[in-house]
Amino acid sequence: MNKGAAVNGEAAMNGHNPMKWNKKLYLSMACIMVEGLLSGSNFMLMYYIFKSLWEDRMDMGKIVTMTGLLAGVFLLRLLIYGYGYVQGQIGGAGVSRQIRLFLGDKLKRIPLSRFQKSQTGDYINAATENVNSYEQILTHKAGDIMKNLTLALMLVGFVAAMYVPSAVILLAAELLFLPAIAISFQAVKKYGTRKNAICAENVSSTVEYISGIQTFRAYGIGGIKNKSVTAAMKDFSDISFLYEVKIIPDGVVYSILTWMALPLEMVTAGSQWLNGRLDTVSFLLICLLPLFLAKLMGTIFVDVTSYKNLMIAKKKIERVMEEPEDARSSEIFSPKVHDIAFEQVCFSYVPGEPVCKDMDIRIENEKLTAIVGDSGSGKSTILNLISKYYEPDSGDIKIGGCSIKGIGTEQVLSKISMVDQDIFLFDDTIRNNIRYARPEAADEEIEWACREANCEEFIRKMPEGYETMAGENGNRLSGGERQRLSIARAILKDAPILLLDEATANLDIENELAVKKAISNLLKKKKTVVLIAHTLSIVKNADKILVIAEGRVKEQGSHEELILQDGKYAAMWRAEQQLL
Ligand SMILES: Nc1ncnc2c1ncn2[C@@H]1O[C@H](COP(=O)(O)OP(=O)(O)OP(=O)(O)O)[C@@H](O)[C@H]1O
Repeated sequence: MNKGAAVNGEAAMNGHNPMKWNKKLYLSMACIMVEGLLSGSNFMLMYYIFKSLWEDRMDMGKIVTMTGLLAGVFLLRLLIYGYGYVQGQIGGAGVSRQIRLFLGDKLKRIPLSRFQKSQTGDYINAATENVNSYEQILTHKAGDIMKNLTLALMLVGFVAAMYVPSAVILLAAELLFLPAIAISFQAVKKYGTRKNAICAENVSSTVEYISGIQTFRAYGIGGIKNKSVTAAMKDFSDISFLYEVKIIPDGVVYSILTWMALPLEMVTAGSQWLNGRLDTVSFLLICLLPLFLAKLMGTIFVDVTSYKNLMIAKKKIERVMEEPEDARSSEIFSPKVHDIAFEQVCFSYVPGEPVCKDMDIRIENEKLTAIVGDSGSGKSTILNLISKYYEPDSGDIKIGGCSIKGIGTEQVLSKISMVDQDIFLFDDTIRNNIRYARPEAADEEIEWACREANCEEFIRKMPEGYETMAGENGNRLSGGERQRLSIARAILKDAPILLLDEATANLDIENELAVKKAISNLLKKKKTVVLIAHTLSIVKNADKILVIAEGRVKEQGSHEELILQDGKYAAMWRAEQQLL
């Protein structure tokens, strides 16, 4: 697929990185670290108290001072922690909000061709689960890790002030953290990345299952499809289990090794104490600290491992942010005429399976051009290319003589009204569903468009008329009613180009007539109309008919000219007449 018209998403960030930390987060981090240092100072106070007690130097004055100091430090820690916590939560929520807004805006610029099943799971995951995980890094993990690391180093310094070799043993136990975490990172990289990918697939399958549940059940394949969703969920629980199994042994071995600092300290510092070179209180504290430190390092190990895992979420978000985007030309697109030309257009959805092969098409300004051809010959693809839902692999498409390659999709779509088989209705009132076509339209204009589209009668029969809710994706409406609402939208939008995928084949006779009447009202306006016709009777009066076959225009001309040519169109016409 030609990515020429796409721009790199990173460039589109315009130097603004929504993942960037804000001041509140930095402030929270600073508070958490200060709180960590204050919690370390408790050990020094403890040392002083024990020493005074041991040497029988404790009096009432000292007791009051020490109690006051401990209470003061406790209160100060509480205040700093509380303030830092609140700042972190607000700062983290601010960054998540920025990311979510950015992703929301980004999704509308990603070319339609990127919304394949697997990709959709990634997008949903990025905007939900991954943003939550990233927020967790910001509000909890980063601060906790920094605080605990600072405390661990501070304790080593404290022990060094009592007896240096003991501090070296503690530091060695801490440094064992490096190989342990390197091993854990390997596992996270391998299994965490797989876990994330499987989670995205899981989301895709579940969304597909829920969206298609009516169809699956109608065709009796609800159970089969449900099995594939259950299988996807089992894959996810398997990989989650594997992830834990691969990381836990590493953490356990590391914990055991850090605990080994205790007997080493007892032997090393113990010999000094027995020789009288180390006082009793220092010896006791040196024996106590490895226990505390082992617990602390265990917590750091778990936190850093999960930090690394959460960083996978960050990468996933970045990947979505860097997705190629539709060209967003600032150039205003307002051609004077609206003829459409395909020049040597080649296109394929799947590499190696071309749908358009050097296609040349001329669609006259303000004329009705009909496209006919066998099912799967590429008729809808031509409309998709005109509306820039897809980009040609090569060749050019021009509207009013101007190539649409460098023009933003929204700019091109502003000149197009589309009525197709796949009508999307929002769970909103009927009136608002029509209003999406032109948000500033007055109520009277909406009602006029509905009359023109032959919708008035069925809307008035609804319990609340125009204010009736359409239901999720318009599921309260029949196929013919939905199609007429789509025609009302096109009439209201009043764009100079009208792309119409005529789909009356599946409607009952009453609805078919109503839709055909609505279409003929729509065609009265002077517009460049491209009409895909599934029945030839509707195209008889077209200014030009294009017969598509094998990725090319096989025949073209008016109905009479094509009948005279006695080719594919004439054969299709005869076949249709025999059915009547
Ligand atoms: N999103 C897609 N991904 C891959 N292949 C696709 C996609 N959309 C269409 N195709 C394939 O491209 C070919 C042309 O499809 P297209 O929908 O344009 O045909 P059509 O003439 O409009 O068919 P119909 O009359 O049945 O609606 C078909 O072989 C179809 O399977």
